[in-house]
Formats: sequence, C-alpha cells, structure tokens
Amino acid sequence: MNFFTRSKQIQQQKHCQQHSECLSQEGGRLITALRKQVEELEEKLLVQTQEAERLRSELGATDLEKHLELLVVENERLKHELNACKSLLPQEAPTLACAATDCPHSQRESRLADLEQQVLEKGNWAEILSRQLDESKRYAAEMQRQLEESKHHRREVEQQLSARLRGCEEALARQATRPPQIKYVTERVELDSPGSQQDLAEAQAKSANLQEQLSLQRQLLRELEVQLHESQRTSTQLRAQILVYEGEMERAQGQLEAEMQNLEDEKNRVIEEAFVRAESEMKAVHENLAGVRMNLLTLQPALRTLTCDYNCLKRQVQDFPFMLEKAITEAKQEICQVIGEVSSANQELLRKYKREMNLRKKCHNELVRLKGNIRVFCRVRPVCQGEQDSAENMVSFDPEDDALLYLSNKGKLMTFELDKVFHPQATQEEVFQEVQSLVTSCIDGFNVCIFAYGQTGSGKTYTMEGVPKDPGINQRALRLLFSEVTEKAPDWDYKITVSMVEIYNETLRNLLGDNQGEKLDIKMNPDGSGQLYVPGLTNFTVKSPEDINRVFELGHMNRATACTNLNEHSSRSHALLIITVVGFNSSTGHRTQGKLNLVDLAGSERIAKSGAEGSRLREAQCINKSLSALGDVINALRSRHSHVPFRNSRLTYLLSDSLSGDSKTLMMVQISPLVSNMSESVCSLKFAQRVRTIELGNTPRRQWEISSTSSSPTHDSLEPDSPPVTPVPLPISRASSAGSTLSSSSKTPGARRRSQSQLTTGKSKHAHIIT
Ligand SMILES: Nc1ncnc2c1ncn2[C@@H]1O[C@H](COP(=O)(O)OP(=O)(O)OP(=O)(O)O)[C@@H](O)[C@H]1O
Repeated sequence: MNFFTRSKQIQQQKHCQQHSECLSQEGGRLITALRKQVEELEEKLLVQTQEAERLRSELGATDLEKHLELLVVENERLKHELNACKSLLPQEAPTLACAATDCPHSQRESRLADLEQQVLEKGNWAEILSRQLDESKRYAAEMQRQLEESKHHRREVEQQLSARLRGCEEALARQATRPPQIKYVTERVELDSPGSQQDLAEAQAKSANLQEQLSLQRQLLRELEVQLHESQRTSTQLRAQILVYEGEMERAQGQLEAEMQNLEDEKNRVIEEAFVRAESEMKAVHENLAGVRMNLLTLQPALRTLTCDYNCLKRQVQDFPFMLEKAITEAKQEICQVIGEVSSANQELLRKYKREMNLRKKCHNELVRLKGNIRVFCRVRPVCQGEQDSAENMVSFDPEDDALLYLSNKGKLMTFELDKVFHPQATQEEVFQEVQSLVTSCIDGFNVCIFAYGQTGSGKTYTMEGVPKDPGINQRALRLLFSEVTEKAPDWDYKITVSMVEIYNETLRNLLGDNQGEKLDIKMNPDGSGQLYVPGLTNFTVKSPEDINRVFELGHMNRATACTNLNEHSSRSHALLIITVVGFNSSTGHRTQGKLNLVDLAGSERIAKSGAEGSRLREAQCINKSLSALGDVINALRSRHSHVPFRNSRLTYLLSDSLSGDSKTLMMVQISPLVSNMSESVCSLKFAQRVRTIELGNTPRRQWEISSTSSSPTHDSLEPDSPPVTPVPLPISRASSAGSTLSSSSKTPGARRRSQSQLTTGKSKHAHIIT
C-alpha cells in the first residue's frame, strides 16, 4: 500500500471519527434533551396525579367511597345475619310458639326488628352517601377534564419529541446507510491503526448504547401511546356522556322554557285581569272620591256649625256641674212633691177602694136581702126504675113560673110557692148555677148555709154529693171556690180549709180525722171572741184540685167504715161539709173570713107512725130533735127574738155563726114524686114555705144569745099524721092551719099572684101565718 492511499485512508478515518463524534455528540444531546423532556413530563404527570389525588382527598371522594364500601359490606353482613335468623325461625317455630316473652324466639324477633331497623337506617345512609358520591363523581369528571387537557398538552409535547426523535432516527438511519465506508475505514483502521479501531469500537459501543436507549425511548413512547389511546377512549366515553348530559340538559331546558312560557302567559293573564279589576276598582274609588269630595264640600259648613255647637256644648259642659246640681235639687224637690201627691192620691184611692168594696158588699148584701137571706128551692127527683106504677102526675109545674109547684094530694091540688122549683129533668149543673152566687159570697166574707131537706130517698144526697160522674153541690162549690181564689191571686192571698162532720144521735164525729170513734164537742173559744170551735176537728187545707178529690174520698171512706149499711146510716145522720175561706189583701191590708156550710140533713119522715122502737126510735128522736131545733132557730130569727135557741141541738149549735147576722141560708127541699111519699112531700113543702118567709138580716145585729133554754117544740113529724087540711105536722114549731090553708088552697093564677104580692109586701102577714 502506498503512502498516498494510506494518508487518504487516515483522513477518511479521521473524517469518519469526527463525523461519528459529531453524531454521538448530537445523539447525546438528543438523548439528554429527551430525558429532560421525559423527566419534565413525568414530573408534570406526577404533579397532575398528585393534584388529582389531593383534590380527590380534599373532596373526600375516596373516603366516601371507602365508607360506602364499608357500609355496603356491613349491609351485606347484616342481610346475611337476617337471612340466617329467618332460616332459623321456621325450624324453631313449633317449640317457640308457646314460649314466654323472654324466650329465644322473642329475643330473636326483637333482634330481627333491630336488624331490620339498622338495615333501614343503613339503606338511608347509603342513599345519602350515594348522592354524595354522585356529586364527587361529577367533581372527579371535572378534574378528569382538566387532566385531559393536560394530557392533550403532553401529547403535543410528545408529538414534538417524536418528530425530533424521528429526525434523529432518520439521521441515524442515514448514518447506517454508509457501512461500507465505515467497514472500509474500519478495515483500514484495523490495518492501519489499532487505536483507530479501538475508537471505532468505542464509537460502535456508543452507537449500540444509543440504539438501546432509542429502543427504550421507543418502548416508553409506545407505552405513552397506549396510555394516550386509553385516555382517548375514556375521553370519548366522557364526551358521549357529556353529550347525553347535554341532551338531557337541553330537554330539561326545553321543559323549563315551556314551563317558564306557561308561567309567563299565566302571569300576563293574571296581570291583565288584575289590571282590569284594578281599573274598575279605581273607577269606583274615583267615583267614591268624587262623592266624598262633594260630601266634604257640604260637610264643611256642617263642620263649622258642629264646631260652633261643640264650643257651645263645651261651655255648657263646663257649666254642667252647677246646672246638674241645681237640676238635681229641683228634681228632688219635684219628686218629693210628686211622691207626696201620689201617696195622697194612693191613700185617696185606697180609701175610695175600701169604700167601694164596702158599698159593693152592702149592695150585694142588700140584693141578697131583697132576694131574701133565706132562700128556699125545691127539687123534685125523677121517678127511678121500678117506681113508674106509683108516680102518675102527682106533681106538676107551672110552665110560666118556675117558683110554683102543684101537688095533687088526696084529690086536692095544692100550690106551693118557693124561690125556685127544679123539675125532675134539671141537671146538677143547672141546680149549681142557681146556688153559685151564694157559694162565692163566702169569699167576700159571708157565712152561708145550704141545707138539703127532705124525706129519705127524696134525693138529698144526690143533690149535695152527687155521683162520681156527675158531682153535686159539695164538689162543685169547693172547685168553684178554689178556681175563684186562684184567679184573685196575687192581689189576694186566700186559704181554704175543709172540715167534714157527721152528727148521728146528737154525737159529733170527725170524718177527716184518724180516730173515727172519737166524739167531738162544741166549745166556746177561750180567746174571748165569742166564737165557737170544735177541739180536735180536722181542718184540711186545700191547695190543689187533687186535694178536693182526696177530701171527699177520705170523708166517704170514714163514713162508710163506721157503719154497716151506709145508705141507712146516711138517712139517719146529718152530714156537714164546712168550708172556711180566709183572705188577705196585702196591698190594702183587707182581711175576709167566710164560711160555707153544706148540710145533707137526715131524713125528715115521720118515723113514729111506723112504730119504731129501740135504736131506731132513738135515732128518730134525735133526728126529730135536731130538725125541730133547726125550725125553732129559724123561727126565732124570723121573729127577731132576743133569744135564739141554737144550743137545743148539736146541728144548730154548730151552725149558729152561719145562721145569724148577715148570713145567707138556702134550703133545698127535696121532693119524691111518688104517691106513697105524698104526705111527707106536703110536710116538707110546708116547712120550706114557712122558712122562706124569714129574713135573717132583719134580726138585731148583736151577738146572739147562746142559750140552752128554748121553747123547744118537738118535731111535728113525731106527732100522729093529721089530715092535710088540718094543721099539718110541720118541722117548725106549731104549724098553723093558716099556712096550710094558704099552701094547700087551690087558687086560680090571679088569686095566686095576689097572694104572692101579699107575701112579698106584707111579710108580717106571713109571720102571722107561721106563728
Ligand atoms: N135528680 C135526680 N136525678 C136522678 N136520680 C136521682 C135524683 N135525685 C135522687 N135520685 C136517685 O134517687 C135515689 C135516692 O136518692 P138519695 O139517696 O140522694 O136520697 P136521700 O134523700 O139522700 O136519701 P137518704 O136520706 O136515705 O140519704 C138514689 O138512687 C138517687 O140516685
């Protein structure tokens, strides 16, 4: 080999070495730059990861997830436990069914309930956590997005790096495309210089090292690319989700907008309506305002007037206390004056009232006196069943004069004149109508006696007591008195008391008392008033209509229990119903006291002619005695005797205060229409006619002398029966033939009228007749 070739080879070798050195320097720089960039990227990645971790940890997403996982695990565990318990239940049920509350079954049940409660609570808690996780996920997505951006940035850097790396590779490849030169040089170096060969080997080793590093870089690049793909895929998924979310958001936004539109429309409509309404209201308000303005204009003068008035009033109010004081003083004086006047007027009225009351009483008294203080009525009872045969036209009436009665006795027509004659068809009500003025006069303070007189079976009890369905005078009188005094309340305060007495064989018996056997006595009142009273006599106070029924029931019962035959007993005894009416007028201080004696007398027939003896004779004597005494008393009263023999019998003694003075007496003579009773009927009528001529009011007004001494004429009925035209045996004193003549004489109506006028105007004539 020549020198030239050798130097050329050496130059090439040097040149190659320089080039190789340049390449290795360039490669070293590239590798350093790559490393640096990779390190920077790694650092960035690390920073990003740390940032992500930090954010995640800040948000607590991981903890929450862990917590959630823990809860899920706990939940699962509890569910397992629950299932295990449930699986135990069916096997143990038969043995546990009848166990007590502290048995394992109940414990398990309570445990089960607890577990279920816990599961429920955990579920709720899981829901809350799930919601929180969703929120964390949303935040993580945001972070992911940021991460994506950083990755994108990293990709760009990587692309730049890979571009540069490709440049290096291409340079290396170009370098590699020249191996023959290097081989040649290498061979030449081998041939020429072992130092060059060593350098070459070192350069080759360096190159190999670079190749290795390059391959590592490529592998790293591929990994990065894989990661990049992975990130891209995730990004795509996230984009898809974002699109879904955006779609949902758009839909929601659309709904929201539609809703907003609806609301807007509604709002507009409401505003329009409100506007219209406000306009109309405004219009009305304007109209009102106009009216108010008008009023205001008219009110202004009124206000001025009012202000003026107010000022006046103010002044008056200031003066008012003085005026008031003055007015009060004047009013007081006036009131005192008026009170005095009213009081004197009241006194005057009271005086006038009392005077009027007295006048009324006097007038009433006078009226009764004009009518006669002793009035005599006659009642003819109807023919009862089985009596028809013996009752043919023996009694007749004057159709024009209800005071006349005709009796056909032994072929002669006898005329009797009384105050009133009731024919057989007269009702209880009609009879009571005629006596009720007498009854009510006892409210005014009069004493009244109503006797039922007649032979046995003539209808005395029927007239006085009546029958349950059709009560007589007794019940009607008591009811009338009760209703009258009730009507007069509250001006008058009345007290009605009732006594019931029976006089049998001159013995007084209390019919309303408890002790039936007790004999009562009549005594002078120890208070010195001169009044009589009966010690032990029951006074029953009547406060209601029911009390009236009770009184009669009790009286009837007591009378019935004391005898074996009530009908017979009642024929032989006098029954007295004594009603006392005491009144007080609280406004006038006026007091009244009246007594009503309702007497059902014993039979008046002449028993002696029947030849009675023993107890019947005694009964007859007692009846005769009392009826004669009654006749004597009336006779003495009529004759104005200073002595009236009240004490000759229990009956007259008991009734003494009701037969004298202003007292009023009614004798109801009962007549039987039967032929067989004709002579008794004549006797009764004669007695009645004589009684009628007596006037109690004509007797001197002084305390009647109560004496046992009396002319004491025997009852004529005890005398033998006498012919009708001769002096008839009469209940009162000695009956004169004149009376009989007058009564029995059959007169023409004209003659009878004359006789009546004589009776009315010339009482002395009657007195003469009777005496
Ligand atoms: N006005 C009348 N209407 C209908 N029946 C009457 C009437 N008067 C009396 N009687 C009847 O006649 C009968 C006798 O009457 P009552 O017993 O009243 O007579 P009396 O005179 O009271 O007899 P006594 O003296 O024996 O008590 C009774 O059956 C009664 O019902």
